[in-house]
Amino acid sequence: TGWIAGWLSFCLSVRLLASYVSVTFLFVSFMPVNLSSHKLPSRMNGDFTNMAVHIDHKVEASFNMVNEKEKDKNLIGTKMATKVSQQVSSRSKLEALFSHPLYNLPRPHLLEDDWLLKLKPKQSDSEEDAYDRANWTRSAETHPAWLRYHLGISRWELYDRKDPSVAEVTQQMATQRILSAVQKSGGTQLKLIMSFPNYGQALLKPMRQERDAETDFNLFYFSDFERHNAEIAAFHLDRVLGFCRIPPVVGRLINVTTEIRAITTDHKLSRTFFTSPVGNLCFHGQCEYYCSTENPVCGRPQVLEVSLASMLPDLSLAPRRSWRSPWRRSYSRTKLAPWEKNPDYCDTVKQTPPYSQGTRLVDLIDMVILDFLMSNMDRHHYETFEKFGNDTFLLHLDNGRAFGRHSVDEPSILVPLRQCCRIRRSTLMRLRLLSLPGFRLSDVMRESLSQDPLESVAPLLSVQHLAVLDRRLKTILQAVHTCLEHHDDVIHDDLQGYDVNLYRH
Ligand SMILES: Nc1ncnc2c1ncn2[C@@H]1O[C@H](COP(=O)(O)OP(=O)(O)OP(=O)(O)O)[C@@H](O)[C@H]1O
Ligand SMILES: [Mn+2]
Repeated sequence: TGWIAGWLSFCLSVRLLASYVSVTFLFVSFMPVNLSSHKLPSRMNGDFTNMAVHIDHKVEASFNMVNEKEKDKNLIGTKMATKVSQQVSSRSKLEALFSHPLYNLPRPHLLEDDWLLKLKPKQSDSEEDAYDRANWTRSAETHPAWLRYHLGISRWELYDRKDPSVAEVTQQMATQRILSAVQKSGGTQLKLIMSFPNYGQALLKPMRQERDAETDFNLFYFSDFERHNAEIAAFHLDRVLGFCRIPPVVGRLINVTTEIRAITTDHKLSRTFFTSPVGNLCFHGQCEYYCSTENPVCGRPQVLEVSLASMLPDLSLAPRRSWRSPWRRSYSRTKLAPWEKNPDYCDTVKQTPPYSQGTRLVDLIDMVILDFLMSNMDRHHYETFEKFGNDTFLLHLDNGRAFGRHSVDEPSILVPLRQCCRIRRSTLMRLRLLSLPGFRLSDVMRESLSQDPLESVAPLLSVQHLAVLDRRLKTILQAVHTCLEHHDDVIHDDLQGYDVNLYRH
């Protein structure tokens, strides 16, 4: 495999060289123009650098009081809890959450093979002549933010919440000039790949329906439109849960004329533009579902809300493996899936590689928890980076069908947790933390989403969608509780060897 590694490093070097040269050129030739009218708050994602590893005493007090309250629901308990939550609410709940020890667990020691991309080729004497002696480093001055984010991808997480380059990637996607827009093939619904002057790229999903439109109850989950706000909210939720397995996503208002139609080189896309009867500029692209004149994507009259997801490293550099979920739905109007017919389905899964070893099963349960909270029924596959084999985190890509309904919860999404009765200790403890008034999931989500530029247009999640998060979290904790009553191997103890008292709440 030596030559493969060499070849990959070579490819990366060539691409680096190309982007470095072009970046320098572009910065000199024309200053990047900021077309977005939305100012991003300076406090963007991930700049919570204070790694407080002590438990805040005020917050600890609130834990005790809440526990009291849970035991005997008397009036005094309620009053005390209210008082404490008033005290706590004066500071940022999100900040408090991210400074909690459970969100600052010691990172596993990473060896060279635990990084997705390697920068510098091992140079033999003969190879050395083929290169300019450019000195590539991880430093901020020489690499664009997207490249630093790619270089930070490891075996266990897609990004480090505290890595400033992740915040920078988000900021840049929201503001940088768009150089090109082409359709992305693969998948079923319309998506565009947008390119930026520093060679960064983003996957665009457009707003297709009113933000608060609930999914039609007569539609099957596989027929639902994708939602741009779901992609954005999913990124925030995944991060708030402490997973860091969704590529950074940000919202943006774009101009359909100047930022898509005028610059696209994609003729298949160009041909689908038209002006609607009320004078809005619309297009539909070409794809399997909803790419027709009857289902147009329209600006108002040119302005369109979109989500932009940072692109993962190119498949030629970092190939991925796609895994069919064992709890995949049947994607049929009539057939049942195997897990729907057999209550002991998980016993088989537990004995089947890769679920029989390592962390794969609890990783899948983490994903199920994320999906139940946002009611995503469309997780038919998940992906991993091939390089890391079976011992790695799961990418939570494609969240466009989440946050479709708030009036009901979808119990079938939680079936893997109920059937398997397994969960990571750190996940369970973070969920419990998020159920406390001082860190309430709906509150930290509201606060996290407020960092997105589209919040200034309208809340990315309506009050109802935020409120159901707390209800669904309760349901998850109850399911785990039921498991604990009937099984003794529920907890996958990933906190072994740590001082658990530090993490208790
Ligand atoms: N941020 C990303 N960077 C690189 N590739 C991505 C990213 N997000 C998604 N992809 C790839 O693009 C493919 C299609 O994306 P996505 O699943 O979001 O579209 P879709 O139209 O909803 O697909 P489907 O209909 O199959 O669910 C994914 O399978 C994934 O491999
Ligand atoms: Mn999809």
